[in-house]
Amino acid sequence: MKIVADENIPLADVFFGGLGEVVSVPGRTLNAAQVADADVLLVRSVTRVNRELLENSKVRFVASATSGIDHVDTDWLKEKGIGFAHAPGCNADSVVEYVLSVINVLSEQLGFSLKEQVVGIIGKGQVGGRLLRRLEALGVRCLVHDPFAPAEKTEQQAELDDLLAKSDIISLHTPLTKHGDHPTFHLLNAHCIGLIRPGSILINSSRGPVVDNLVLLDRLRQGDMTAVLDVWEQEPDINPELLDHVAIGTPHIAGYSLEAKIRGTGMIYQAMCRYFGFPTRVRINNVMPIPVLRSMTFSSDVQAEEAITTALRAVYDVRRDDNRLRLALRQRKEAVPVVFDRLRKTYPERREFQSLKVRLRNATPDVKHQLEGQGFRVVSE
Ligand SMILES: NC(=O)c1ccc[n+]([C@@H]2O[C@H](COP(=O)([O-])OP(=O)(O)OC[C@H]3O[C@@H](n4cnc5c(N)ncnc54)[C@H](O)[C@@H]3O)[C@@H](O)[C@H]2O)c1
Ligand SMILES: O=C(O)[C@H](O)[C@H](O)COP(=O)(O)O
Repeated sequence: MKIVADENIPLADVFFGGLGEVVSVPGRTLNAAQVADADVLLVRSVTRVNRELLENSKVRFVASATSGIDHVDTDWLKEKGIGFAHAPGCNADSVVEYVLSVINVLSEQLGFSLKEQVVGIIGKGQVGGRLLRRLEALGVRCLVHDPFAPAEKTEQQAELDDLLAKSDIISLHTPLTKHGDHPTFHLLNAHCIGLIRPGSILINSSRGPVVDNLVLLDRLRQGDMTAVLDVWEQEPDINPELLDHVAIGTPHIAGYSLEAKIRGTGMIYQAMCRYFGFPTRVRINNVMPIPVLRSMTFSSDVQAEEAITTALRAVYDVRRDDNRLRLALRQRKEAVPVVFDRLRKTYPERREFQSLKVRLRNATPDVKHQLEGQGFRVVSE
């Protein structure tokens, strides 16, 4: 069996090597000739999977090691009887931790207390739902807008216009869709961006085109709101002027924790084994590397907020990713798309909060409870 795989799928050989010959290719430029004699195609979000790519191939199964599937023409695959799988939720904790790091950094830079903010979550799926739970564990008031997955608590439920007008922090977690009852392409258009209150923060880690980037840039030029973008229109050729106007800008890496990427590979491996009726021999937990930072100890007088900030920043600080992007673009040695893709390809190892064991010496049960609510593994000593 010939398996053509995006070179940015980590551990592809470890998972798929026992199932066939694995051929690694750059996903962004993958073309029909490269998949013509493949049986299986494994992609990430940068490969457009459609008739043009596959109509003359013998590919029987396609999998994307991603949550989003807007790059895949699933209707065409279905029509042709080609199997398809993706990895829902593989990187949800990674994106949640990206957003929590953003909020943590901005609360210090802009001088606000998170507990006094209203956070509006648009899209309550794997990412939005988990973000909601972590924020609730911190005692933060949240509003939720999702026409397909209403909030469990009526007081959280909000129409889009209301959420935009009432939230101090707005975080987008919808897929990119162009059809159906509630398409999200330019969901945040001129009308919606106009509803965002002066002083509010908009975070987009969903897909670039969910926000009309030119309208956003116009609003940011007025200097009365803050935006954070991990995803951009026209990736990888992002607009440098927009980067200059956002408080934090990163190259579509919110979901790039090592756990998320390996989970993504493992999930599509399991799906392929199910599809072809193969036994699964490789286990995700058995191939997950041990983190460099394994534990951290706090003494008895630590307060929950201080412990969470210290642990959170030790595991992930979004400013490092923002710096890498700005520095690389400032050097002007490479074109914008080259920088964007290079930073993604050479992304340094980043771990999730659950990789850190927090040791608490005589701390109160509240500190333990709050750290656990943010996903850290806590041991009381
Ligand atoms: N930046 C990154 O690295 C990264 C990582 C993971 C996912 N993503 C993006 O984030 C998206 C969400 O991820 P997920 O894992 O939570 O997906 P998901 O499918 O679990 O959740 C998406 C949610 O959005 C809701 N939704 C759909 N249309 C909506 C609309 N018009 N208004 C409000 N809500 C709407 C759905 O009902 C669903 O609950 C993915 O589709 C992907 O595009 C980005
Ligand atoms: O939808 C997702 O899961 C992520 O946005 C996506 O996977 C980002 O990484 P990429 O596939 O482009 O490497």
